[in-house]
Amino acid sequence: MEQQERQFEIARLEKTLSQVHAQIKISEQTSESHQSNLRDTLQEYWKTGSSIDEAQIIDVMNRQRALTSHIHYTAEHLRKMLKSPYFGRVDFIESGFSETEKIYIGIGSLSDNETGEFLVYDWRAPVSAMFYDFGRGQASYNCPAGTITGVIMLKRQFKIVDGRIEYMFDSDLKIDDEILQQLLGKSADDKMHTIVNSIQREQNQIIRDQKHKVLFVEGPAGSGKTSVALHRIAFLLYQNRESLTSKNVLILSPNHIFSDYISNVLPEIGEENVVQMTFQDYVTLSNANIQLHFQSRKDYLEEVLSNNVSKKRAVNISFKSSSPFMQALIKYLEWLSSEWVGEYPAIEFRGETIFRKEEWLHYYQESFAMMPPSIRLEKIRIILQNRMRDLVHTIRQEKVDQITAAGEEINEKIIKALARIEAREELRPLIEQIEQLTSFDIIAEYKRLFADDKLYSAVSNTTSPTDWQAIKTHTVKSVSRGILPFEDLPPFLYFLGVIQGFAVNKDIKHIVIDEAQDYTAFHYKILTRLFPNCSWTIVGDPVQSIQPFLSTVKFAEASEIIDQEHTLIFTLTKSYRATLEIQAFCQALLPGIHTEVAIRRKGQMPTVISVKDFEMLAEQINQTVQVILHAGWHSIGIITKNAVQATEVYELLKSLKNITLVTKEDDEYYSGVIVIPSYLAKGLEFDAVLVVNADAENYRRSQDRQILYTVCTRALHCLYIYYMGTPSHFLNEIDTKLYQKPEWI
Ligand SMILES: Nc1ncnc2c1ncn2[C@@H]1O[C@H](COP(=O)(O)OP(=O)(O)OP(=O)(O)O)[C@@H](O)[C@H]1O
Repeated sequence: MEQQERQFEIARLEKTLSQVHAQIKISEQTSESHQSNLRDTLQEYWKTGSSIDEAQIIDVMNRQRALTSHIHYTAEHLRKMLKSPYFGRVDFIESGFSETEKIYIGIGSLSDNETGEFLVYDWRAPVSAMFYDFGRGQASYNCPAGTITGVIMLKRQFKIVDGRIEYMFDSDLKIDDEILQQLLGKSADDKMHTIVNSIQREQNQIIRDQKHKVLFVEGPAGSGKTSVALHRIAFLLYQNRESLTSKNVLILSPNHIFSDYISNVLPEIGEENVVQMTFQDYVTLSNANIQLHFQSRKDYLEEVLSNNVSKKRAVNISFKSSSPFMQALIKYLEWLSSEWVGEYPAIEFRGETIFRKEEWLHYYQESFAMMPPSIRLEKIRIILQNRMRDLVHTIRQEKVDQITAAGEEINEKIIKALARIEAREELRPLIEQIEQLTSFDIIAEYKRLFADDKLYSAVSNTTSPTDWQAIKTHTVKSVSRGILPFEDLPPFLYFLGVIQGFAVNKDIKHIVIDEAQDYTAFHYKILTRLFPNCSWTIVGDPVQSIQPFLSTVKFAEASEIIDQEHTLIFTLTKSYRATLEIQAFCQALLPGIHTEVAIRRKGQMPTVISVKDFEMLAEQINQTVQVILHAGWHSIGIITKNAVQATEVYELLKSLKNITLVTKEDDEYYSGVIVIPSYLAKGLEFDAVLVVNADAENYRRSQDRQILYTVCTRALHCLYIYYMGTPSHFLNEIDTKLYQKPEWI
């Protein structure tokens, strides 16, 4: 780059930074002046007492608080800009104009306080889209006024660190490989970071899509699905700032470790973090009012990821998450919601009808039809109780008269008490009948679907599945013992929600689901009921489903549940995370599925190591960890299939300094050297991954292939795989040119 250009950019940066400084100063002064005003108001309040009314002072303080937080936010943002005010420049000539506009793009916008000149455009501004979508030449962007076309004369990228240009270069077609090489070659020693200065064109399309209410993003491991979903949140918050705040956005994460891992991204781009929860949190909340022990996700995963899952259990998991079962349960619910009281008797007492048979249907199917069934029954109970009020009164009086007439008691208070007891006794069968008819025993009714063969065949269109007997006994036995198997949770919670009503949250306006490949149709059914006012971003990779036997739902089917008409299914094709060598190895684990490499980043070959016993395994891992740390990498994931194995391996490696065992879903995210089971490692990434126990027994079933693929794809720079005895046949299938073996093998 010519010296003159360099000088120009240095001067431009100085101009921008001096404006940032000036604005920080103004914001500090404003903050001080506001605080001093508030102090004065408070002092006056204390002095004069009653002359200012209390409501007024609270109002002033609230406004002051909002203002201070706004000023604080602006100052924070400006301080970030002081370090790196922009990362890109696009010179654009709009069609029909001759002037070239220099558009600088950064994490926030900045304009000159005096002249109003736009010094930096927020990366989310319409005009900034060109930076991600085009190289030099014809270009266009969409804005509220329509599509603006023109020509990009220059596209420049900067790395500005602590207010100094570290490097800059002009690029032609896409965000240059150099930047990506630099970014991806780094150590992942911290949590996930923003990719705002290197968003790729295909990713940008997803981030900025506003046409579709439901956006599904499918893509291979490392294709940036999580990154894109988070940047999309930032984009939507910016575009819809009048109607959308961080409180209106919810991320459904697979677990709390993952939530913690991604928690840096939004603040880095200057946005507040949004609400995060896991489906398990919803399960825990729901369990509070149900007399059943819900099996924990951890216990379930430990069982299915062990090497001895019973056939019964496998069949149950597969059936309970399947579409035929969902259809049957829906039919059963329809029947309960309409016909439930169809056979109910009239309620009679002493030969008189209190509640006619037709009235059950009238209230249940018509008057209260908009309410969930169990609420309808409660309403009917209130009607019955009201009707009984006069009856109770009459019977009590009758009893008082009888006792008085018998002449055995003369104390009025005692007569009334005796009359109440006698009346209650006479009314007991009636009260019990009403109680029983107007209560809904959720657990019993759910169990009935499995206990009653006739019922199941009536509600299912197909004949019972081949393994019906196994499914039936497993469910009835578990529920009778007071335990709800994990695979029954989504259908049961849907059942519960329809019968009792869902805890609808209308404040959530956008929901992001990550790792969506583990969701079943029931999950979507529940979520659409809980969050009815939502647009959706749903990201996942079907081949990274690590739950064996589960009938997960394809995105196309999920879209039918949410809103098929307004859905777009977008497929990312390139992967960014791993080196060429790791990528090729992982690809070989899944023959038939092709992933493009976004960037040709070279590294070391994956290493497959045979160890003869646990002692040797510990020794080998110890050595490898030292080599990796010595090479300058910081984050090392020692990944096992399940938590039992993780604990065993951790015990072997305890002597290693600073090693952490992570086995709980609500653990924090730890960088450094960690031992972690597969289901907690998914979604995360490490400089180096050490896969332990990749032997023939541990990775044997067809579903284990995906687990092995998922854990191997967590690696950015180095991958080591250990096995004892015979290697998994998935490893045997891989071309030996794609990995190395240590010399002693
Ligand atoms: N445009 C990009 N520029 C720089 N880095 C990127 C880009 N896109 C993705 N990455 C990086 O690639 C890695 C993988 O991204 P991310 O975790 O978002 O992918 P993913 O598709 O969700 O992965 P997985 O499905 O394997 O969990 C991250 O380190 C991310 O920062």
